[in-house]
Amino acid sequence: MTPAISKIIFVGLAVAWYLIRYKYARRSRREKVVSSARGPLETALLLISLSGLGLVPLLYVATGIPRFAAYSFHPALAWLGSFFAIAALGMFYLTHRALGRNWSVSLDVRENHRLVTEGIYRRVRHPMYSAFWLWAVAQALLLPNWIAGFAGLVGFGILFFGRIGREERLMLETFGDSYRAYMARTGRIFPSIR
Ligand SMILES: C[S@@+](CC[C@H](N)C(=O)[O-])C[C@H]1O[C@@H](n2cnc3c(N)ncnc32)[C@H](O)[C@@H]1O
Repeated sequence: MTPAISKIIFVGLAVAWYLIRYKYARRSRREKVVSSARGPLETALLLISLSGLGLVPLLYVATGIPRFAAYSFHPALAWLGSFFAIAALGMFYLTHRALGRNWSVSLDVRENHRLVTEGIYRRVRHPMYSAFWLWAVAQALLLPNWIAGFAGLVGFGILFFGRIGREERLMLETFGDSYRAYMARTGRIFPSIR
């Protein structure tokens, strides 16, 4: 493993990540939204997350900027990062497949929205966010730069903590006791950690 291979792995898997999302984003445009918790806060959170997980690391891969934040490359960390990134991508795919037409990039409830509680959603109620956390850790391990590497954890962390309470409230308003019972038997992003 070399720094160049580590960057190629990061970009290749990021493209795969984008392609998975693109397919479901196109499909979801056809599904009517009946209620939503979108607003300026959601837009700001999405932009912050996109910067940390996308723009900052891609600028680094393309140009080496910010150079002052570089540190020495460790092949073992990059191997671990590749493993985490592949696991994150697999989880990301499974969550999109399970949510199907119920998926949306933000906080929307669709017409005939179904509460998904099986498959990868059986023991964890936010496995897509688990995949994002895993991906953000992979980014930190693959890119030897304090800013570009850790921007994903910071950017996604801000989105996660700024959104999760509102998303669960929206689900409770929509599904009531079914979601309450689902919350009682699942962990947020890790089984058995509520
Ligand atoms: C970006 S997706 C993230 C889904 C989930 N938080 C996760 O991490 O796997 C957000 C949308 O998914 C929907 N959603 C969240 N949990 C759901 C579930 N268990 N079943 C169906 N839709 C869900 C919400 O309506 C929200 O608009």
